[in-house]
Amino acid sequence: MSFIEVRDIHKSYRRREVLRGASFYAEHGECIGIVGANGCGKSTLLGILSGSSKAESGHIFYDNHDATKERGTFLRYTGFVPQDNPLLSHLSVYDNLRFWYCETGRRIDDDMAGGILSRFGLDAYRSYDVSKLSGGMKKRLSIACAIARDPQVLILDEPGASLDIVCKEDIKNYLRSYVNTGNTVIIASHETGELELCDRIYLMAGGRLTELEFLRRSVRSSADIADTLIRYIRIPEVRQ
Ligand SMILES: Nc1ncnc2c1ncn2[C@@H]1O[C@H](COP(=O)(O)OP(=O)(O)OP(=O)(O)O)[C@@H](O)[C@H]1O
Repeated sequence: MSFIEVRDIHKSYRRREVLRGASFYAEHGECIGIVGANGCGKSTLLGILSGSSKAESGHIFYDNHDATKERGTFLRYTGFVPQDNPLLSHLSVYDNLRFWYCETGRRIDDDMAGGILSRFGLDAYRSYDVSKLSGGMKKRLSIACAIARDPQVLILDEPGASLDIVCKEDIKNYLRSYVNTGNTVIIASHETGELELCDRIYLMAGGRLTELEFLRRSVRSSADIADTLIRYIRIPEVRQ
Protein backbone atom coordinates (compact mmCIF):
# COMPACT_ATOMS: atom_id res chain seq x y z
CA MET A 1 0.00 0.00 0.00
CA SER A 2 1.25 3.50 -0.79
CA PHE A 3 1.81 6.12 1.92
CA ILE A 4 -1.35 7.94 0.77
CA GLU A 5 -4.20 6.02 -0.87
CA VAL A 6 -7.34 7.87 -1.90
CA ARG A 7 -10.07 5.50 -3.09
CA ASP A 8 -13.33 6.14 -4.84
CA ILE A 9 -14.30 9.46 -3.24
CA HIS A 10 -17.82 10.70 -3.96
CA LYS A 11 -19.16 14.12 -3.05
CA SER A 12 -22.27 16.05 -4.13
CA TYR A 13 -23.54 19.54 -3.53
CA ARG A 14 -27.33 19.28 -3.49
CA ARG A 15 -28.08 17.09 -6.51
CA ARG A 16 -24.83 17.81 -8.35
CA GLU A 17 -22.21 15.08 -8.01
CA VAL A 18 -18.84 16.87 -8.17
CA LEU A 19 -16.59 13.92 -7.26
CA ARG A 20 -17.60 10.60 -8.84
CA GLY A 21 -15.03 8.11 -7.68
CA ALA A 22 -11.82 10.15 -7.38
CA SER A 23 -8.80 7.96 -6.60
CA PHE A 24 -5.04 8.49 -6.51
CA TYR A 25 -1.95 7.56 -4.54
CA ALA A 26 1.20 9.31 -3.32
CA GLU A 27 4.44 8.19 -1.72
CA HIS A 28 6.79 9.76 0.80
CA GLY A 29 8.91 12.44 -0.85
CA GLU A 30 6.53 12.94 -3.79
CA CYS A 31 4.97 16.15 -5.02
CA ILE A 32 1.61 15.42 -6.65
CA GLY A 33 -0.14 17.96 -8.89
CA ILE A 34 -3.90 18.11 -9.42
CA VAL A 35 -4.97 20.02 -12.52
CA GLY A 36 -8.32 20.59 -14.16
CA ALA A 37 -10.71 23.25 -15.38
CA ASN A 38 -12.26 25.85 -13.09
CA GLY A 39 -15.10 24.24 -11.17
CA CYS A 40 -14.09 20.60 -11.81
CA GLY A 41 -13.75 19.80 -8.09
CA LYS A 42 -10.08 20.27 -7.14
CA SER A 43 -10.78 22.39 -4.03
CA THR A 44 -13.57 20.03 -3.04
CA LEU A 45 -11.14 17.10 -3.14
CA LEU A 46 -8.42 18.96 -1.20
CA GLY A 47 -10.94 19.96 1.47
CA ILE A 48 -11.81 16.28 1.92
CA LEU A 49 -8.14 15.19 1.94
CA SER A 50 -7.42 17.67 4.75
CA GLY A 51 -10.47 16.65 6.81
CA SER A 52 -12.08 20.10 6.41
CA SER A 53 -15.10 18.53 4.73
CA LYS A 54 -16.55 15.04 4.47
CA ALA A 55 -16.96 12.73 1.51
CA GLU A 56 -20.23 10.84 1.07
CA SER A 57 -18.30 7.65 0.39
CA GLY A 58 -14.80 6.41 -0.31
CA HIS A 59 -11.66 6.01 1.79
CA ILE A 60 -8.48 7.97 2.46
CA PHE A 61 -5.55 6.12 3.97
CA TYR A 62 -2.54 7.92 5.45
CA ASP A 63 0.16 5.40 6.26
CA ASN A 64 -2.41 2.56 6.51
CA HIS A 65 -4.73 4.57 8.80
CA ASP A 66 -8.21 5.00 7.36
CA ALA A 67 -8.76 8.73 7.96
CA THR A 68 -12.43 8.39 7.05
CA LYS A 69 -12.84 6.11 10.10
CA GLU A 70 -10.29 7.66 12.50
CA ARG A 71 -10.76 11.42 11.99
CA GLY A 72 -7.73 12.29 14.17
CA THR A 73 -5.61 10.92 11.31
CA PHE A 74 -6.23 14.08 9.26
CA LEU A 75 -4.88 16.22 12.09
CA ARG A 76 -1.89 13.94 12.65
CA TYR A 77 -0.75 13.77 9.02
CA THR A 78 -1.90 16.86 7.14
CA GLY A 79 -1.39 20.60 6.99
CA PHE A 80 -3.76 22.48 4.68
CA VAL A 81 -3.36 25.79 2.86
CA PRO A 82 -6.78 26.57 1.35
CA GLN A 83 -7.33 29.10 -1.44
CA ASP A 84 -8.64 31.69 1.03
CA ASN A 85 -6.12 32.22 3.81
CA PRO A 86 -7.50 30.72 7.04
CA LEU A 87 -6.16 33.58 9.19
CA LEU A 88 -7.69 35.54 12.05
CA SER A 89 -7.37 39.00 10.53
CA HIS A 90 -7.86 41.01 13.73
CA LEU A 91 -4.94 39.23 15.42
CA SER A 92 -1.20 39.73 14.96
CA VAL A 93 1.08 37.42 12.99
CA TYR A 94 2.46 36.08 16.27
CA ASP A 95 -0.99 35.41 17.75
CA ASN A 96 -2.09 33.58 14.61
CA LEU A 97 0.95 31.36 14.94
CA ARG A 98 0.21 30.84 18.65
CA PHE A 99 -3.23 29.54 17.74
CA TRP A 100 -1.67 26.80 15.56
CA TYR A 101 1.30 26.14 17.83
CA CYS A 102 -0.69 25.45 21.01
CA GLU A 103 -0.44 21.77 21.92
CA THR A 104 2.50 21.16 19.56
CA GLY A 105 5.12 21.32 22.33
CA ARG A 106 7.29 23.55 20.09
CA ARG A 107 8.16 27.22 20.66
CA ILE A 108 7.46 29.80 17.93
CA ASP A 109 10.59 31.77 18.85
CA ASP A 110 12.79 28.71 18.38
CA ASP A 111 11.21 28.05 14.98
CA MET A 112 11.68 31.73 13.98
CA ALA A 113 15.33 31.77 15.00
CA GLY A 114 16.85 29.43 12.44
CA GLY A 115 14.00 26.89 12.66
CA ILE A 116 11.34 26.09 10.06
CA LEU A 117 9.67 29.51 10.34
CA SER A 118 12.86 31.46 9.59
CA ARG A 119 12.38 30.65 5.87
CA PHE A 120 9.14 32.65 5.70
CA GLY A 121 10.51 36.09 6.64
CA LEU A 122 7.77 36.56 9.24
CA ASP A 123 9.96 37.63 12.14
CA ALA A 124 9.99 41.31 11.16
CA TYR A 125 6.18 41.25 10.94
CA ARG A 126 5.44 39.41 14.17
CA SER A 127 3.46 42.27 15.77
CA TYR A 128 1.60 43.30 12.57
CA ASP A 129 -2.14 42.81 12.40
CA VAL A 130 -2.87 40.26 9.69
CA SER A 131 -5.32 42.72 8.08
CA LYS A 132 -2.33 44.97 7.30
CA LEU A 133 -0.22 42.30 5.58
CA SER A 134 0.23 42.05 1.82
CA GLY A 135 -1.24 39.05 -0.03
CA GLY A 136 2.18 37.42 -0.25
CA MET A 137 2.87 37.75 3.48
CA LYS A 138 -0.58 36.35 4.25
CA LYS A 139 0.16 33.33 2.07
CA ARG A 140 3.54 32.83 3.78
CA LEU A 141 1.80 33.03 7.16
CA SER A 142 -0.89 30.55 6.03
CA ILE A 143 1.81 28.06 5.03
CA ALA A 144 3.65 28.67 8.31
CA CYS A 145 0.42 27.94 10.23
CA ALA A 146 -0.19 24.78 8.16
CA ILE A 147 3.24 23.36 9.00
CA ALA A 148 3.07 24.26 12.72
CA ARG A 149 2.29 20.66 13.65
CA ASP A 150 5.14 19.44 11.45
CA PRO A 151 2.83 17.42 9.16
CA GLN A 152 4.12 14.77 6.77
CA VAL A 153 1.64 15.89 4.12
CA LEU A 154 1.17 19.48 2.98
CA ILE A 155 -1.96 20.13 0.90
CA LEU A 156 -2.04 23.41 -1.01
CA ASP A 157 -4.82 24.92 -3.08
CA GLU A 158 -3.35 27.28 -5.70
CA PRO A 159 -0.75 28.76 -3.35
CA GLY A 160 0.82 31.03 -6.00
CA ALA A 161 -2.37 32.77 -7.14
CA SER A 162 -1.88 36.56 -7.01
CA LEU A 163 1.64 36.39 -5.58
CA ASP A 164 4.59 38.29 -7.02
CA ILE A 165 7.33 36.39 -8.79
CA VAL A 166 9.76 36.57 -5.85
CA CYS A 167 7.21 35.23 -3.40
CA LYS A 168 6.21 32.44 -5.84
CA GLU A 169 9.87 31.46 -6.13
CA ASP A 170 10.37 31.51 -2.33
CA ILE A 171 7.34 29.28 -1.83
CA LYS A 172 8.50 26.91 -4.59
CA ASN A 173 11.94 26.67 -2.99
CA TYR A 174 10.37 25.94 0.36
CA LEU A 175 8.15 23.20 -1.13
CA ARG A 176 11.13 21.67 -2.92
CA SER A 177 13.07 21.37 0.34
CA TYR A 178 9.99 20.09 2.19
CA VAL A 179 9.61 17.25 -0.33
CA ASN A 180 13.35 16.56 -0.38
CA THR A 181 13.21 15.71 3.32
CA GLY A 182 10.74 12.90 2.63
CA ASN A 183 7.47 14.80 3.11
CA THR A 184 4.62 14.73 0.60
CA VAL A 185 3.01 17.70 -1.15
CA ILE A 186 -0.38 17.65 -2.88
CA ILE A 187 -0.97 20.81 -4.84
CA ALA A 188 -3.86 22.00 -6.99
CA SER A 189 -2.58 24.55 -9.44
CA HIS A 190 -3.12 26.24 -12.79
CA GLU A 191 0.49 27.50 -12.91
CA THR A 192 3.13 25.69 -14.91
CA GLY A 193 5.82 27.07 -12.58
CA GLU A 194 4.27 25.22 -9.65
CA LEU A 195 3.50 22.12 -11.69
CA GLU A 196 7.19 21.85 -12.56
CA LEU A 197 7.71 20.89 -8.92
CA CYS A 198 5.47 17.86 -9.33
CA ASP A 199 6.76 14.33 -9.74
CA ARG A 200 3.38 13.17 -11.03
CA ILE A 201 0.30 15.07 -12.22
CA TYR A 202 -3.35 14.00 -12.14
CA LEU A 203 -6.05 15.50 -14.34
CA MET A 204 -9.47 15.93 -12.76
CA ALA A 205 -12.35 15.62 -15.22
CA GLY A 206 -15.85 14.23 -14.81
CA GLY A 207 -15.29 13.93 -11.05
CA ARG A 208 -12.42 11.45 -11.43
CA LEU A 209 -8.64 11.63 -11.50
CA THR A 210 -6.44 10.24 -14.25
CA GLU A 211 -2.68 10.33 -14.02
CA LEU A 212 -1.05 12.02 -17.02
CA GLU A 213 1.74 9.48 -17.19
CA PHE A 214 3.59 11.29 -19.98
CA LEU A 215 3.96 14.24 -17.56
CA ARG A 216 5.95 12.20 -15.03
CA ARG A 217 9.07 14.12 -14.10
CA SER A 218 11.21 11.31 -15.49
CA VAL A 219 9.79 11.61 -19.04
CA ARG A 220 8.47 15.12 -19.62
CA SER A 221 10.17 18.20 -21.01
CA SER A 222 9.48 21.58 -19.44
CA ALA A 223 7.42 22.60 -22.50
CA ASP A 224 5.10 19.60 -22.13
CA ILE A 225 3.12 20.85 -19.15
CA ALA A 226 1.59 23.96 -20.72
CA ASP A 227 0.93 22.20 -24.09
CA THR A 228 -0.75 19.28 -22.40
CA LEU A 229 -2.94 21.32 -20.13
CA ILE A 230 -4.23 23.40 -23.03
CA ARG A 231 -5.14 20.23 -24.93
CA TYR A 232 -6.72 18.35 -22.03
CA ILE A 233 -8.54 20.84 -19.86
CA ARG A 234 -12.20 21.44 -20.69
CA ILE A 235 -14.67 23.46 -18.64
CA PRO A 236 -17.21 21.06 -17.10
CA GLU A 237 -20.82 21.27 -18.23
CA VAL A 238 -23.18 22.42 -15.50
CA ARG A 239 -26.70 20.97 -15.53
CA GLN A 240 -29.26 23.58 -14.42
N1 LIG B 1 -20.18 24.82 -0.76
C1 LIG B 1 -20.64 24.61 -1.99
N2 LIG B 1 -21.96 24.53 -2.24
C2 LIG B 1 -22.43 24.27 -3.48
N3 LIG B 1 -21.64 24.07 -4.56
C3 LIG B 1 -20.31 24.14 -4.37
C4 LIG B 1 -19.74 24.42 -3.09
N4 LIG B 1 -18.38 24.40 -3.21
C5 LIG B 1 -18.13 24.16 -4.51
N5 LIG B 1 -19.28 24.01 -5.20
C6 LIG B 1 -19.40 23.71 -6.63
O1 LIG B 1 -18.67 22.49 -6.86
C7 LIG B 1 -17.98 22.57 -8.11
C8 LIG B 1 -16.50 22.31 -7.84
O2 LIG B 1 -15.97 23.42 -7.12
P1 LIG B 1 -14.44 23.46 -6.68
O3 LIG B 1 -14.24 24.75 -5.94
O4 LIG B 1 -14.11 22.21 -6.00
O5 LIG B 1 -13.72 23.53 -8.12
P2 LIG B 1 -12.20 23.83 -8.48
O6 LIG B 1 -11.78 22.78 -9.45
O7 LIG B 1 -11.39 23.98 -7.25
O8 LIG B 1 -12.31 25.22 -9.23
P3 LIG B 1 -11.23 26.41 -9.41
O9 LIG B 1 -10.18 25.92 -10.35
O10 LIG B 1 -12.06 27.51 -10.03
O11 LIG B 1 -10.71 26.78 -8.06
C9 LIG B 1 -18.28 23.94 -8.70
O12 LIG B 1 -19.33 23.79 -9.63
C10 LIG B 1 -18.73 24.76 -7.51
O13 LIG B 1 -19.66 25.74 -7.91
